[in-house]
Amino acid sequence: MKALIDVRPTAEQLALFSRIQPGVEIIRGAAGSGKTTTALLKLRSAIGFYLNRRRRQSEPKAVNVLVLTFNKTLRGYIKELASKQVSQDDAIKLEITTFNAWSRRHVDCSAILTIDQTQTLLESYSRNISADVKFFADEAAYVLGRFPFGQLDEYLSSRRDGRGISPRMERPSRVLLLENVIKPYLNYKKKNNYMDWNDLAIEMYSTLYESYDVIVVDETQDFSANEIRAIMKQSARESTITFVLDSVQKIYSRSFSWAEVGISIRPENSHKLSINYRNTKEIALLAAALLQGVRTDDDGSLPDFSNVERRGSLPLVICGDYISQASYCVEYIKENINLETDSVAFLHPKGWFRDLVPILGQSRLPYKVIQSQSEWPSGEENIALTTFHSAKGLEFDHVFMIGLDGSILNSAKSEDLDYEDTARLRRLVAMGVGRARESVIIGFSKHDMPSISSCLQNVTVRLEL
Ligand SMILES: Nc1ncnc2c1ncn2[C@@H]1O[C@H](COP(=O)(O)OP(=O)(O)OP(=O)(O)O)[C@@H](O)[C@H]1O
Repeated sequence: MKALIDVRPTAEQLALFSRIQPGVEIIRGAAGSGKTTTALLKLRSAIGFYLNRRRRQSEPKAVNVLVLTFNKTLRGYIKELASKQVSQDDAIKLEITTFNAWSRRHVDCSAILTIDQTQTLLESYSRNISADVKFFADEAAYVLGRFPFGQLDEYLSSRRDGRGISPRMERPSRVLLLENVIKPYLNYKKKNNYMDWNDLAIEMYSTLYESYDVIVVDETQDFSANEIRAIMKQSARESTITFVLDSVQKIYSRSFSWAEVGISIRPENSHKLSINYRNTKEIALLAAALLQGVRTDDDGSLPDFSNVERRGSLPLVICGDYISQASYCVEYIKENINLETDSVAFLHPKGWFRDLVPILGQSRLPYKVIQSQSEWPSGEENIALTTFHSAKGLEFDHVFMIGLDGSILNSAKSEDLDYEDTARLRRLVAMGVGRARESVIIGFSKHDMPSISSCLQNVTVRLEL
């Protein structure tokens, strides 16, 4: 399957890797602004810098390099790209992995709770204290990810940045959360001998396992504070660490601030890429419409369509039953897309493709399900089927998001969604839209319109099937 193309770096990108210096650097920018591309170009320069240094050492050690991604699918994609940047060399020890796989290589654990299992447990404990179960469960996940081991009580008096406005977490609510959600969850884990993602991070933060010279972390916006601390702990004294992020594309509720993890942001070590190279103007306009009114911070960049030069067709919204949507897309592929050169992704919020697969099969269109796959497909198939979450950081020529019915997209009725739910949903769909280079099709049932449908007017063409 096709991955990213080779590019000639622009001046703003070149500036980020032409002179390598040890220390932390942050690369920010909107979707498609070349953050991953630039970070991988920097990876090559940084490895060159440490190889040079190695030549001057009397007992040279291999240059130890770590590239971390958030999910397995992105790991496969980045590995494919990095293989073009980094040559095979015994003097380079290169590890490209997810945080989870990386920490499990070092930490001895038999039973581990996934993020989703943790969320379900936190939601069940939150039911005892509030009707706003999701808000409290999200806050608990944030607290667990933010504070180092044994310091959870600091939450009661610490400043809380980066959360929505309602409901505010005053001290009495924090005590409730700590006593009735977080501590019972910790006890449950202990009693059943479980570890969770945060225990892995804490373990990696407390023990020195590695000493990396070069570290690149992609999609950093979805890492927790403890995970960032763990990564910093495993860096050599004079290492080069690059964090790549765009908080507008954040899809999980956990988050961190640079101050919380002890990293100071200065103009010399933080950069924002400004030009969107991936999307056409029409696709960038749709992404921007979805994100209108969504609050952002310094680490986030709303899509800027003003500096996008490439023009294309208006994104298409198709309304009808799922089989009609799927059949329409398949006919569209057959008539308009050259699968020898172009890639296509079908994205679904829950990864449901049961009804699509036979339609692709009847048309003899080869496809690959790529969610949770840690290797990028090496075959000729240029149609990928995957969840929204697994599509983060990837790129395709054509993106089809069908079956986006309101009941599938929203966990609650539209009128019950609060600001955070709505913003998360809009960020998720905009992130999916932003994967596309050439065309986008969105599809949902006429009888179950998603809450995002109001954002689609004027920036899409609508077709009733
Ligand atoms: N200097 C450049 N000239 C032309 N194309 C470029 C340049 N830099 C990056 N690109 C292209 O822009 C697209 C987006 O790049 P990349 O995936 O690195 O962006 P990103 O900022 O990491 O995106 P996202 O946050 O959405 O994952 C890719 O197709 C890449 O090849």
